[in-house]
Amino acid sequence: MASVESSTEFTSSLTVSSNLPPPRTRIFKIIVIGDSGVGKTCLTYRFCAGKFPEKTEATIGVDFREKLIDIDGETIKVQLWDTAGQERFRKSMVQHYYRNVHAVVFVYDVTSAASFRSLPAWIEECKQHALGQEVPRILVGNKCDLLNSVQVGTDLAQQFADAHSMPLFETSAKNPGSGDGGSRGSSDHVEAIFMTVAHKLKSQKPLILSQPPGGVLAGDTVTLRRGRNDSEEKESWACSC
Ligand SMILES: Nc1nc2c(ncn2[C@@H]2O[C@H](COP(=O)(O)OP(=O)(O)OP(=O)(O)O)[C@@H](O)[C@H]2O)c(=O)[nH]1
Repeated sequence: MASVESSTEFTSSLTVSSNLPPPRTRIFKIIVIGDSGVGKTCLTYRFCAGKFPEKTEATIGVDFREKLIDIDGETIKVQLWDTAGQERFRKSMVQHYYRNVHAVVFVYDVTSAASFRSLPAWIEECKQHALGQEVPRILVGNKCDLLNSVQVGTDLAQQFADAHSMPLFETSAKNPGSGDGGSRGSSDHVEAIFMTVAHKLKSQKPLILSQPPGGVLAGDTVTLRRGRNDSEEKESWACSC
């Protein structure tokens, strides 16, 4: 079980489901990594809350969002760990978020060649934490709505994705469906990207097999704050990472 430092603040966005999860919901942990400013927070927020956040600040440590989704008739819980891109905000949390990971989403900004050039370092960090090619991984180029500022073309990104055996998606957290999406027409929708990952996960062993109806597990209790743009209401939660 992870011991979470008291100073660490996890953020739980809305679980987008009006129904309570069934008592034995399988939970899958997906980490989202990439340089600071590529849009990791916006992408995870878009998926979990269904909208683009009005304002974001640099993530400190890790934010935590989750969503219940239905895959082939089974409700599973997807936990998105939105990690800090800035080194100084990552150090204390790195060990925690690389534990029990089911899938990795690498993000770069299509308008930033530097963020693309950083990808090998992020892949290497995963390797150092024993996350190799056996863990489903995808590559996401974000900010496709900024058509006139693109620095990383689809062909180059596709070559990189192929070389690392990852599917490539190009999207915009701000305006999904916008952009020219390179050779594929309009850009991918954020929802569809994460659902693709979820489908890959379905056949895997979950992080946690059971969850009491109330949603609280015997484990380390941490304090979660609702998403930046939601209420600041505090709530207790169990972290079983
Ligand atoms: N135009 C455009 N701007 C975006 C998009 N996604 C994110 N942004 C902007 O990019 C900036 C950084 O977004 P974040 O989601 O905070 O980036 P991050 O990767 O989480 O950054 P760290 O928390 O520092 O690691 C913000 O000003 C967002 O509004 C997008 O798809 N299009």
